[in-house]
Amino acid sequence: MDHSAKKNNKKRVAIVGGGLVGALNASFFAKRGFAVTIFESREDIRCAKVVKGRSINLALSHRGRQALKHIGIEEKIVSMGIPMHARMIHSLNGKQSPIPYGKKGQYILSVDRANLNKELLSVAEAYPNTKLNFNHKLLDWSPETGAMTFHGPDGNEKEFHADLIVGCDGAFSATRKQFLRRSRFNYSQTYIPHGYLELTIPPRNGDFAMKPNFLHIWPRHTFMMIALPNLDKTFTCTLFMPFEDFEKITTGNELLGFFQKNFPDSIPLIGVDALMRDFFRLPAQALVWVTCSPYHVLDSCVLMGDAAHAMVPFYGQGMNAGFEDCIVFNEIMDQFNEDFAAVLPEYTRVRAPDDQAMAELAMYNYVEMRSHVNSRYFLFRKFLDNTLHFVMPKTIIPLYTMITFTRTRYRQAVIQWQWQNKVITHGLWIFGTMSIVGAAYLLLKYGPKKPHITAEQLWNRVLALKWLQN
Ligand SMILES: Cc1cc2nc3c(=O)[nH]c(=O)nc-3n(C[C@H](O)[C@H](O)[C@H](O)COP(=O)(O)OP(=O)(O)OC[C@H]3O[C@@H](n4cnc5c(N)ncnc54)[C@H](O)[C@@H]3O)c2cc1C
Ligand SMILES: Cc1cnn(-c2ccc(OCc3ccccc3)c(C(=O)O)c2)c1-c1ccc(Cl)c(F)c1
Repeated sequence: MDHSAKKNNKKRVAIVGGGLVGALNASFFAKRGFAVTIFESREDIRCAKVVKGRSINLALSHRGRQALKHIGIEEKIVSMGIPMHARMIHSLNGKQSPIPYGKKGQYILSVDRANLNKELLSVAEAYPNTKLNFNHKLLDWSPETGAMTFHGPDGNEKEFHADLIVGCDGAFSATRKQFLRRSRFNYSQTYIPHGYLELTIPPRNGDFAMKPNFLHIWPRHTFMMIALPNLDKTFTCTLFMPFEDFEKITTGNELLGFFQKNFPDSIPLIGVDALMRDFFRLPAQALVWVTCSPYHVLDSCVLMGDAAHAMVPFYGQGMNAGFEDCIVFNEIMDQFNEDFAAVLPEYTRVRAPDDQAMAELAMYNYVEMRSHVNSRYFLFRKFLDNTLHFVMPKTIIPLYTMITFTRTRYRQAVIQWQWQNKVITHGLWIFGTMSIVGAAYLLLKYGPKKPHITAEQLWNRVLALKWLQN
């Protein structure tokens, strides 16, 4: 039930950052009747031509969809996305191997980042109790008074007071700066050696150049490339590679040689000219892992989304986790009757371990894929996952399934996965041991018959051999 703030005299909530999580969060708070104000440093992307520097499309999965459902736009966003029912693993020899994600309804969606952000801003703006301010960059804020200082569109500083500040200003959050000045605030930031760069596969003869309803993956150990489909029948490829390897490729010939060696089938799809143009157009972007705790300061500020937990994108969960942050916070608001002094610490207590578990899992996946995942290993692992799940559907649930297609708490999913790995390992040991014992028994019982020989006859043969040797 939506309420206007004036009627029930609700508190003022300031949301710093009008990106994916901030824009969604604005609707969550507005739906509760708060007086919501968004402060976004960039211009209104609904008027901008191109949004620079961010991945062009993203994988939306169950957790994110549940958050969109809460504000009534799940179906609209799903209709704007392209379902990916399986992975398509591209081997070096050009063979493409599909591996389904699971049951019929289990698919992830490729959605356009900018369109999603625009939709979320418009939904938030439609509430009578929300106000959107663009070209407002947060400079600082005070935990004691809730006073915020912005760099405004006219170049002057602007003040704003809020009862609750929600920092959704991304991995390099300005809201978080104030947290760093406080005792017992834990923070870490890690840039990984890999960077990423986006390329485009144009349509061919007016249609998708590859099968569209797949997450296309080229796993090459150190180098990985993925391709997600777009509504305009293009694919956005994201190449992940160590910066030192990006830096080695300085000429068109070196670039072509690299792709011929590692991603030969993608060259005719991308096109040589487009590959040369796009690869050298922009520098590779950095990937950072940010983790912090607590997520709150007193009863006046809370961090959500990448501002709280920026994760490496090797599980496709960053946005989904940030969207789920909004659901969890909203549930706790119900539990504690919107008492910020109780809600904020409870949010940190409940949510931080889950977000940290997911960020660590994404990092683990990065390390695993970088170190030994090629197409053969990828296919083997997924075949094993799907087979064990088919044989023991209630006992063995693939980790990717728990993370992507359920709302199992991230930390619980990791614990369950670790337990499953133990069960599988022990099961393999037992199976192996029983196989050896069984084989020995069968060999003895049914193997080639040896003449029966007594111990005395055996000893006499040993003595005879000794005598012959001397
Ligand atoms: C290459 C790549 C691929 C990815 N793929 C996926 C995927 O497939 N699926 C998935 O779930 N996630 C994916 N992610 C992660 C996803 O992009 C992020 O988790 C998500 O964008 C986080 O949203 P956010 O709103 O928290 O932060 P952001 O999207 O960074 O938005 C922060 C907003 O705050 C604004 N801002 C910053 N500073 C200030 C300030 N001082 N004052 C006011 N406003 C400010 C910014 O302009 C921005 O609009 C990927 C990330 C990368 C890098
Ligand atoms: C954008 C997005 C959405 N989901 N995933 C994703 C991630 C991991 C996966 O498996 C882990 C694994 C595979 C093989 C062996 C161990 C673990 C799977 C899968 O199972 O299909 C899918 C990605 C993604 C993002 C970046 C890279 Cl580089 C990438 F390859 C995929």
